Amino acid sequence: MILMEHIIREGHPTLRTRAEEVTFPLSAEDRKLADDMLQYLINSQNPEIAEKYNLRGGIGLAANQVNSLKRMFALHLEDENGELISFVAVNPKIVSHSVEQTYITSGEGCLSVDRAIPGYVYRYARITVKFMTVDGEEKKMRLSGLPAIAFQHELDHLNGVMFYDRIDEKDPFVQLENSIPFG
Ligand SMILES: Cc1nc(NNC(=O)[C@H](CC2CCCC2)CN(O)CO)c(F)c(N2CCN3CCOC[C@@H]3C2)n1
Ligand code: NI
Repeated sequence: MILMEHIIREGHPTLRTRAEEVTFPLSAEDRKLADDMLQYLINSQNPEIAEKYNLRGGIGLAANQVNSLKRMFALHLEDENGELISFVAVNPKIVSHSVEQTYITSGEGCLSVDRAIPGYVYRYARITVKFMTVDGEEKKMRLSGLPAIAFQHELDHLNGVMFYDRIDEKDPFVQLENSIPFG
């Protein structure tokens, strides 16, 4: 199982390296990595397991964070309608997006960042995404709200981008026009 000790922290070069496309069919190793990443999120959201293994809560986890340069990440969260969104996205892409942006009013954090960094992280409010499932099926879906934010946070990791790269240094809480707050 993935533990906090397996999650690399800022300063590790893999967090700043672009991950490579995954080839299909997935190797047994890649399939296990995908399953383990999703399981980490499920475990981290279970109070007993999270406490027992000292896991930081997560709704997303990218392969870079467990020192793997494969273009895949896991998401496990509820959307605004209480629907469970739980999947591993392989070779994910944003195919279109809204002009409008959004941001989490309390800012973002990251399992690979052991410090709080204040500021608004602006992201597209609505996105249409495409990705492959671990079974090799192509999925296309529209996301908004926290799922959209999380998808973009994870896709950034696959491109070596950290959330704080998107915080305005001069004015971390700058209010961009055409943006709607989340939370
Ligand atoms: C917003 C939030 N971020 C949590 N952590 N950070 C993460 O997931 C990082 C990724 C998120 C940061 C902003 C968008 C994506 C991890 N990142 O580094 C991966 O790249 C949470 F844990 C969390 N929730 C709310 C829902 N709750 C349900 C019950 O269980 C606890 C859970 C806690 N919401
Ligand atoms: Ni992160």
